[in-house]
Amino acid sequence: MLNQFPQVLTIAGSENDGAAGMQADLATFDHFKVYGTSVVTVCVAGNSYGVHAQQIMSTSFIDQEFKDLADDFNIKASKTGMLANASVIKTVVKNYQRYDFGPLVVDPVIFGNNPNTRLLDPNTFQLLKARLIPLATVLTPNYYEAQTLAKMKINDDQDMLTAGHRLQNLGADNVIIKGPHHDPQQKIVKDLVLLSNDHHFWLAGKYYPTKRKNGTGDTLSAGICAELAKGQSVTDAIKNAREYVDKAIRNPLNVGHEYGPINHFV
Ligand SMILES: Nc1ncnc2c1ncn2[C@@H]1O[C@H](COP(=O)(O)OP(=O)(O)OP(=O)(O)O)[C@@H](O)[C@H]1O
Ligand SMILES: Cc1ncc(CO)c(N)n1
Repeated sequence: MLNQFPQVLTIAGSENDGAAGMQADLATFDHFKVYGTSVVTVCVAGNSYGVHAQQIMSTSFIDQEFKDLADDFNIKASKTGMLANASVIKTVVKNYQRYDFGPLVVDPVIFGNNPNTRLLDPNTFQLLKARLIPLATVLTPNYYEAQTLAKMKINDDQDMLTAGHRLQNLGADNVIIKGPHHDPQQKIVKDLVLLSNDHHFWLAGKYYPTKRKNGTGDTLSAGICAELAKGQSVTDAIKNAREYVDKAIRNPLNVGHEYGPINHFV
């Protein structure tokens, strides 16, 4: 029947090298066999060496993208990625509240995988915290974003739990804090999941010492979004998405010279 196939939405930045952002989200949606639609917030020009320019969409264009999808599709779950600045955040919040686009996975993109790449105007953390995070069914900060948003250093497991609770206190129902992976000697990467029912668990995966991991966070949050759209529980959605990221890092794709992509074809 028309409009019954699971449809999802990524509200994100286009990254023209194909590794991260909206391009990674859409490749992930294909893998999980959901139909991917998109609201482009910003176009980024770059490659595996770094980001070199960006062009932010106008708020009226973003409004039109939302309206056109609402007029025609049956969106079951959504995710946000790079939002770039305050007016984009405000516009996205306004539109998400206007339409019924299902549960929201918020990937609070502040830094790229190359830690020198800033993807959000530093003056907008407050807005992200006050307006977008309270809408999150699942919030997926990486280790650095969690520290910035929770306003604390994370040195051990207990700190990570404290930070996770602070992020839930900002209004996110469920939180996954992605563990650090900057030590070439480490054997595992340990993510923390805090659920809305006050339970928590750790997801420990093998650590792969590779530079080819651009787009891991986008892929994880897109995978969670896809699985939620198909009716999976938050716990299963997170576990299935994490398993896909593991496979996609483990089977490298020989594309790009520096911070290359993961392999969405696995
Ligand atoms: N080198 C690695 N080896 C194994 N797992 C990794 C590695 N790097 C990241 N991960 C896993 O990938 C997922 C995404 O985490 P990550 O911290 O890379 O997100 P991110 O910084 O938001 O990514 P990006 O900005 O590139 O999209 C997490 O589950 C994390 O544990
Ligand atoms: C456009 C865009 N969104 C998100 C990320 C985070 O991986 C990125 N590098 N680029």
